[in-house]
This record gives sequence, C-alpha cells and structure tokens, in this order.
Amino acid sequence: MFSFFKRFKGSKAPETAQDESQDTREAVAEQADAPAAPSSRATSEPPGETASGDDLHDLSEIEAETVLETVEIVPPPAPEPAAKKSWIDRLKSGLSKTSAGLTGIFVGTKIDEDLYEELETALLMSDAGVEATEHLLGALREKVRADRLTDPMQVKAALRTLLVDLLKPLEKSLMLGSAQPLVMMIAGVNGAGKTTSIGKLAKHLQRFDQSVLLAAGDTFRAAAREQLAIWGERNNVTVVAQESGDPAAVIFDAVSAARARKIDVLMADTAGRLPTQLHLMEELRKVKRVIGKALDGAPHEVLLVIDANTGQNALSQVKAFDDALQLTGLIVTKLDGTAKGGILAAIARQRPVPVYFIGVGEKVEDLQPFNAEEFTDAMLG
Ligand SMILES: Nc1nc2c(ncn2[C@@H]2O[C@H](COP(=O)(O)OP(=O)(O)OP(=O)(O)O)[C@@H](O)[C@H]2O)c(=O)[nH]1
Repeated sequence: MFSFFKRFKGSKAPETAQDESQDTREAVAEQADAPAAPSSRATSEPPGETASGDDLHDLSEIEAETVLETVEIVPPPAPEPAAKKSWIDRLKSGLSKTSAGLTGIFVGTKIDEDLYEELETALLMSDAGVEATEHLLGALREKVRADRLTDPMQVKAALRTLLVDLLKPLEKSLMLGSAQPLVMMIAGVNGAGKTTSIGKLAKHLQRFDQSVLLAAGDTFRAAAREQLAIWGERNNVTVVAQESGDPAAVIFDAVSAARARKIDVLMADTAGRLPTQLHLMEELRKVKRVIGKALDGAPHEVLLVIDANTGQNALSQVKAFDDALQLTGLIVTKLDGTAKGGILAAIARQRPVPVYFIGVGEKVEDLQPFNAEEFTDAMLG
C-alpha cells in the first residue's frame, strides 16, 4: 500500500528555535509590503507542527535532537459513495485505449521477430518514444535469452517487470509538513488541467485535515480567476485573487496571508503558457523568485500539470518547464481516453521528474497518487 501523502516528521524543535522561527516569520511578513526587497535573513524554518495528524505521531516521543524521517500516513481516503468503481478499475478503464494495443500481442503467438516488431509498434503508438522503446526491447530480448523463456506470457511478465523498473523512480509521495505553509506553485500549458487539479488536490488535502489557501495567479484570464473563486466558495477554501495585475504580486500576497493565518498548504495557480512563449516563461521564473522572497525556501514544490493526450509534446513541456523552473513533480491528467499513456515511460527515460498524481477523469477521486505497479498493470491489461 502506498500513501496518498507523506508527512515530514522532525524533532520537536527547542523553544528557542521556535521563537527564532516566529521572529523570522514576522520579519518576513514585514517585507510583504515591499515585494522587490531581497530577503534579509536566510533562516530556514524548522518544520512546523501541523494542527492535524497528531493522532498519527506523538511528537513528544521524538528525541530532542533533530531526527528527520518520513512517515507514511493514511492510505487514500475511501472513494465517495457515488464513485462505484474502485480506483484500479477506473485506472484500467481509463487506460484501456493505451492498453488495447499492448494486451493482445502476447496471446496465441510465439516468441519470434514478429512479436518483437509488434511490441515495438505498440510501444511507439503509446507514445513511449524511441528511447524508452529501444531500452525496453533490448532489455526484454536479453531477459528472454538469459532466462530461456519459451512462453509468450512469460515474455509479458518479463516486460511487466522491466516497465515497473523503468517507472518506479517516478513514484513519489507528496510530502506534507516540511514547511508551514507548504508552498506549491503550479504551472502548465493552457487547458492541461491546472485549475481542476488544484481543486481536486485541495479537497484531498482537506480530507487529511490540512488547511488550504489558493492563489489565483492566472491574472491573464479573468474566467480562470472566477473559476477558482467560485470553486473556493463552494468548498470553503479561501482564494486570494486580484482584479488584474502582476501574478507575482498576487502570489506574494497569498504567501503572506498564508503565513499570517498559519495555513498548512498554499497552492498557487498560474496562467497557461507555451514553453515557446519566452516572455511568459520568464514571468514564471519571476513568480518563483518572488515566492522565495516572501518565504525562504519556497516554493517547496514546483509542479507541472501535463495532459497525457499531448503525448510526446508533454515530454517537451516537461523538459522546457524543468529547465526554466527546476520542477519537483508532475501531475499527469486526462489519462482516461488517451492512447498515449506510454508517455510516462518516455518521461521516466528522458526526464524523470517524479509523478505525484495522475488523473483519469473529472471527479475528485479520479486524481490519485501515481503507483508504478498499478499503472503498469493497467497499461498491459
Ligand atoms: N477527462 C478528463 N478531463 C480532465 C482531467 N483533468 C482535467 N480535465 C478537464 O480539462 C479541462 C481543462 O481543465 P482546466 O483545469 O480548466 O485547465 P487549465 O490548465 O487550468 O486551463 P487554463 O486556465 O486555460 O490554462 C476541464 O474541462 C477539466 O474538467 C482528467 O484527468 N480527465
């Protein structure tokens, strides 16, 4: 069982350190009026004690010296009653277009060049890309030889192992509690699913007793701001928004508000943009810099949302946004109804940025943590 999120666990900080941290918070809060002013103190905050989750870890048991360890917290919450199908079922049906090309290959056949050729075509059609496809086929041929496999279903099992090995490094749980607020900046091209994913994630975080604040950093599209504001109202999540202006200023204000209100997680939406729009990419870099001025060490997470339908183009997006922003994670949306689920193999091979969540639909429970084994099983049928 994998965890939905992980919680950062550190020692109960000594009183003095807490006081210092408070001073630091106040000092930086004062800078909120001057967004351009450089941070005068480079103190990183000790992990804040979150109001929630105390039932899971008794902090008093932790030794005085700083011990940093990660702890798996509760598994994904039970799906809402309306969601009849389990996550695995939904993942499988979501990925059915991707798996359609791969599942039949191993049935009623023998291990020969035709089998490898068919597999190569299917992997390329799933947008796994040339590099990952060559890597998988080369390793598979080697394994068939070394293990003297004779049954095509054994070859399928070997492929499963290789695919899991390839995808495993992408598996990572989002860590909560390493900072308060934990600041997450979310970027992506237009329509990738940023705003919707932020909404879903906010709901998940609330279920884990995390207080959430949203920053409507998409100042470009009024409708996007309104979409987030309406969503926030309905779900009792505060949204910091401004009529117009600089996204960096909006997000700076939001970070200050999150600090003042002792919010657990701040998610900052940004306007969609193409990596080729260099001035807009520069704007994103500025947003990131300004967040760092509002809070040392922030943003703690820089997430890129990619639409799986865009296949190999999504890989280019990962590379470009990673070069510009040093991404910490990905959210891969719209895996339902795409035949291009193999794109995760391409990402694993060419730019292995961790995949925190995958989306297979529009409902809250359709966004879940990425698990390499589950994903491989759904992909191979
Ligand atoms: N089928 C499906 N649709 C999704 C998924 N994730 C998001 N969507 C839909 O994709 C559309 C675009 O989502 P948004 O969240 O508005 O995308 P955005 O990146 O914020 O778009 P911009 O604000 O234009 O940059 C919406 O209709 C969402 O419901 C998913 O996993 N599966």
